[in-house]
Amino acid sequence: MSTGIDHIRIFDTTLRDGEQSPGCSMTPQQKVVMARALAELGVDIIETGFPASSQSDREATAQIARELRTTTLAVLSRCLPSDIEASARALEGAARPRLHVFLSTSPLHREHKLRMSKDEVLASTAKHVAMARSYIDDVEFSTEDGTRTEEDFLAEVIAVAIANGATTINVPDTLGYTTPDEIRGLFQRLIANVPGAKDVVFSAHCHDDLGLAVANSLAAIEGGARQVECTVNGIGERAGNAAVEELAMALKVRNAFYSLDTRLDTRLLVPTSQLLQRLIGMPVQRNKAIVGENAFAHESGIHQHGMLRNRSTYEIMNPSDVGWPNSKMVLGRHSGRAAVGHRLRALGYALEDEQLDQVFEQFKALCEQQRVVDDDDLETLMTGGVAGRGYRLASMTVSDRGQRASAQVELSDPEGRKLSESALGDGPVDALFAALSAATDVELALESYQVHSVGIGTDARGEATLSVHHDGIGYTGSGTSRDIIEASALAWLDVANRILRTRQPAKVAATA
Ligand SMILES: CC(=O)SCCNC(=O)CCNC(=O)[C@H](O)C(C)(C)COP(=O)(O)OP(=O)(O)OC[C@H]1O[C@@H](n2cnc3c(N)ncnc32)[C@H](O)[C@@H]1OP(=O)(O)O
Ligand SMILES: CC(C)C(=O)C(=O)O
Ligand SMILES: [Mg+2]
Repeated sequence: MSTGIDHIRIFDTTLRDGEQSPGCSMTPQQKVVMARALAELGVDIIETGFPASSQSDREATAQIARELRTTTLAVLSRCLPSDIEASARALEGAARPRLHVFLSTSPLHREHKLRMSKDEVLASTAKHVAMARSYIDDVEFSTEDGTRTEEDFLAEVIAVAIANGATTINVPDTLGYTTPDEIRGLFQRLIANVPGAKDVVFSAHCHDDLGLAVANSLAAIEGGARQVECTVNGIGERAGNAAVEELAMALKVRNAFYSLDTRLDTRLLVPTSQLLQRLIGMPVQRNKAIVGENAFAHESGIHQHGMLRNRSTYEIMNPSDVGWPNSKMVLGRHSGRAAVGHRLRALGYALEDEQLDQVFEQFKALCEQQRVVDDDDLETLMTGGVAGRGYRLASMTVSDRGQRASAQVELSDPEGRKLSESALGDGPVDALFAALSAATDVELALESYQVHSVGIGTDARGEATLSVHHDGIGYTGSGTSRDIIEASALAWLDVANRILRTRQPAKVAATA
């Protein structure tokens, strides 16, 4: 251990390394909103940007500095006097400022990027760390590409940085190249052998090129790092940085092993992740650890059965500890009787085994037609309605050549009768939905409409998902086709059929 620090410091670089990744840049206003959320989450240090690089970063840093008075604010500078001066100016109003200075140390970077000798790197480190320290007492020095640097030279550079006033030493795995065993050993040896190492905080900054950023950060902690640099949702250069939500929960869930925790209010992890997703318009994948939509969702019958007996059979965390309201039991093709029966009981239907077997068979048949079976579908099964039957698309023609787009649809209604309608609209999808509405007599006020591709190559298909509110109830429907306009029509009809099914009169009373 490098110091007597009793917790792992979270250095959040969402607003610097995170926003460096393509498509993730933020305006100063967006950075201020995000910085407030990070402070509330409880991160120790927020890196707000790279002031020498842009007016936006200078403005964001100054605004955040005016507002956040208890969180340390760091900004990045190259080993250039003009960068350090720009950073010091941007932090002028900050209550707890930190200057973060970096220089590459690896042979590749020295030779090809910086065109500097080892001696020049050592001299530049000494000069610029001392200069930073003349402005501000809290100085972090990073050895860019540290994990691909000759270890004896890395130790020499770090010793020079410490001797010239650095208070935090960050050893980045800039290319996401190292492995847990390697980085653990590296930190152990540096902290044990570099003069002055025990008086500073060692920090790890791991990238995810091999998907090891979090594992490597944890290994660095085992090796003595007491600060880890990470980002919300793991955004950052290329494959990203270590994800703060994953690191924080690994330390919390496996606290008996690490004996060190962060000071984060982990209940804010999901809201903070969702805020960033909205701000930069980049959703996380559903299966993303901690913050993905499926992180606490279960569809498999065997897992659902276990969960119903004891949640810990298939969950190692409590969803509310990270900010989800609860675990989700999704009923679909992989679900079994235990989960279907449980959901039906919650809806007021207590079934004998034989009755459940019967409904379960219908449920499985319905799952062949739709991915997810919701409460309305179960109600329909229980009331004798034919779930899954409804309006079906027979054919459609959409044209976008004139001033307004036009669409013609042919459907079969729930009784199998053919009908056809056409309509105009502001675009092909608008015209299509208007024609479907005319044919079914259902008006849908769309809340969201998303199309994405599923599968690859010649098998790729478009999946459309629609969400609407109708008579105070929320409905979601989806459709898949090789043609995204057709997928949109199928999604629209999926929602319309769900609404129409809820209008069917109940034929069977609840047996509960
Ligand atoms: C690992 C990291 O994440 S490092 C941070 C990376 N972040 C960014 O690059 C985002 C912000 N960057 C920018 O806006 C621009 O790159 C600027 C404004 C900083 C510099 O722009 P330019 O002056 O046009 O330089 P350019 O980006 O083309 O090249 C980088 C220069 O910095 C030098 N450099 C790189 N790292 C360092 C360093 N730590 N210390 C000193 N010089 C450095 C390079 O050698 C190169 O110098 P040269 O122009 O004399 O050849
Ligand atoms: C600037 C440094 C800390 C960095 O982002 C890296 O090396 O990845
Ligand atoms: Mg980085």
